[in-house]
Amino acid sequence: MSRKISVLGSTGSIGDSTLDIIGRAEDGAFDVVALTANRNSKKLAEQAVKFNADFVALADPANEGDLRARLSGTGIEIGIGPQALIEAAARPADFTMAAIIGAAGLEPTLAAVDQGHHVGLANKECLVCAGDLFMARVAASGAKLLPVDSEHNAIFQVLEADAPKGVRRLILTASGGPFRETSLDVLKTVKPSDALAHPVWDMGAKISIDSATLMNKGLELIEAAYLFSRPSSEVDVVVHPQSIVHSMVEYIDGSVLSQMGSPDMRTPIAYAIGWPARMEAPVERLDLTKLSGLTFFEPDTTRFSALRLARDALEAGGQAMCVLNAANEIAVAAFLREEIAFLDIPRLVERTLDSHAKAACFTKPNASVEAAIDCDGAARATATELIAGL
Ligand SMILES: NC(=O)C1=CN([C@@H]2O[C@H](COP(=O)(O)OP(=O)(O)OC[C@H]3O[C@@H](n4cnc5c(N)ncnc54)[C@H](OP(=O)(O)O)[C@@H]3O)[C@@H](O)[C@H]2O)C=CC1
Ligand SMILES: CC(=O)[C@@H](O)[C@H](O)COP(=O)(O)O
Ligand SMILES: [Mn+2]
Repeated sequence: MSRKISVLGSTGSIGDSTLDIIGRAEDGAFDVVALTANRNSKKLAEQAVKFNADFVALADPANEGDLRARLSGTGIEIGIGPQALIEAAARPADFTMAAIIGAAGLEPTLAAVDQGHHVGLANKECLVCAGDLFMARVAASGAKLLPVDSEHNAIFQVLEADAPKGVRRLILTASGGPFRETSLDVLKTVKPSDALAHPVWDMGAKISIDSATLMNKGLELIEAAYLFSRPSSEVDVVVHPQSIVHSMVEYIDGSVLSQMGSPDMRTPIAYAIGWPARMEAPVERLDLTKLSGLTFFEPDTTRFSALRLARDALEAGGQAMCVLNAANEIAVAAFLREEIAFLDIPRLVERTLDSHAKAACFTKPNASVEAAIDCDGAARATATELIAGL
């Protein structure tokens, strides 16, 4: 029988890899229910036709006419605007890939969670901006959350193989990004094209910049704390430039278990889609004899202060993480437009956090989606004002 599958953010990097896996499965194995995008109507329409989707949703109405023209006569239903993405996510499906970038993914992902789907979670920002309420909704609906982020998928695989008894700490690996060995002086002048050149992974622009600042690892620290119910003190980060060991779990007896593989997101994606079975993924097989070496280093939080800011926000709790995420999204977008310098990204995040730190709600969790959206909006406004004042 076909499995019904929806892909939120189908036109992005994770969306592409997800459809690649689905496209290689045997005929009739999957039935594509819904696909969503923000503006890329051309790619969305091509995917919808190729995979014979029932429904497509485009968040930004600017390209509505183009989408309708491309899908005219196909019978594929079309929805426009943010509400249409929620409708796409809420349609009956066995599996939903949550691969929208940023806090914009929160409401659609929650809509899939509320339906009790198996949800492949790539969109880490959901957990960063509203982790308490997100995990409460997962528990209430009985949805099965399957981490797709490579590090969290690795930890999930380890914990599945060996039930979570005697865990001492989780160890997230970080590639170190394109600037792992770049001095602070040079970091002052790096351009978006330098920062987008990730040494290992081919990803969307926002997460590539996050990897360059190490904010990605900060967001992942928070993601791990929520996914695996661990305090900050039990989640560590180690720099591992080869990105072969995708993360590790240390146990009280000194054992350290890891998941390894070639750095290709189609492995964790196939794991999530196939769970609890395993699926074929067309990735390069790991040949340990051909590796030049696996190395591990302490992260440098002087050059990469974003990691420290994220840990502080996790320890502060509540809305601090939502503020961190929103300010980072604004700062990354401004850097990509070349309006601010690379080192202004963590600087702006820190100033936004400082400016919100005195609010009574700063350390209280977002009690509702509306509260999360308000908090996210307020932090975006602060970060935008701070950019104007630079
Ligand atoms: N890429 C990777 O290898 C990895 C990604 N992740 C996480 O997965 C998520 C997706 O990343 P990635 O695929 O790289 O991102 P991309 O930028 O490549 O794709 C983002 C997707 O989200 C859509 N989108 C963008 N903005 C909005 C919006 N405001 N409302 C609705 N949809 C929107 C885009 O549509 P459009 O094309 O129209 O702009 C696109 O489909 C992120 O949370 C990232 O952190 C985690 C691990 C690895
Ligand atoms: C592939 C993946 O999971 C990314 O989140 C990756 O971790 C980014 O690389 P960094 O380790 O450089 O952040
Ligand atoms: Mn990751």
